[in-house]
Amino acid sequence: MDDLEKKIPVLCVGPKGSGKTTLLKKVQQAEGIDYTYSPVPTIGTNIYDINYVNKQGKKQVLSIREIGGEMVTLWNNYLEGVEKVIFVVDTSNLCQISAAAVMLYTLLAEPKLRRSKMRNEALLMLQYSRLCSDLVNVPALLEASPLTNTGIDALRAFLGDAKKVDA
Ligand SMILES: Nc1nc2c(ncn2[C@@H]2O[C@H](COP(=O)(O)OP(=O)(O)OP(=O)(O)O)[C@@H](O)[C@H]2O)c(=O)[nH]1
Ligand SMILES: [Mg+2]
Repeated sequence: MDDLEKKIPVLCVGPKGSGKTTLLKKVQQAEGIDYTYSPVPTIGTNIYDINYVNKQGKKQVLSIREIGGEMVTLWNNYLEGVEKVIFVVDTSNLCQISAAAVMLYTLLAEPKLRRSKMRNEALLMLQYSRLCSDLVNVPALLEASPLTNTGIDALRAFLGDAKKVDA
C-alpha cells in the first residue's frame, strides 16, 4: 500500500459528555469550535481522518474512531488493530472521575491493547507512578481544551509520532 494511503488506527474513548467530539474536531482543525459550539451526543461511532507528516517526513492519515459514551459496553468490538488510544476525561466534572477510573482500568487491562500507546488525563488521579512501573507502554498525560486551544498542538504532536511501540 502507498504510504499516502496508510491509515493509522486510533481509538478515542471516555465517559459521555467528556468532550471527545469537541476535542477531535479541534484537532481536525474544523471551523467554529468555540464557546458557541454545541455538539450532540455521539450515537454509535464517528471517524475523524487527520492528515499529518510523521517524523520520517512521510504523509500519513490518522483514522481516529470516537466511540460515544453511551456505547461503553461495546468498546471491546473496536479494539482490534488499534495503535493509539486517547482517553478523554472532563477533569472539571468530579462526579465523573470515579466512573472514568473504572473505565480506564478496564481498558488498560484489555489484552488487545497491550501494544497500543495511550494518552489520558485521568491517570494523574490514579497512582500514575505506580501504573508506569506496571505497564509496558507508559501512558502520556495531556491537559487540553478545544475551546481555549490549550494542549491541542501537543496532542497533534503526540498523534503525529506514528511509530508503533513493540511489546
Ligand atoms: N468548558 C468547556 N466545555 C467543553 C470543552 N470541551 C467540550 N466541552 C463541552 O462539553 C460538552 C460535551 O462535549 P462532547 O464533545 O459532545 O462530548 P463527548 O465526549 O463527545 O460526548 P458523547 O459523544 O456523548 O460521549 C459540550 O457541551 C461541549 O461544548 C472544554 O474544553 N471546555
Ligand atoms: Mg461525542
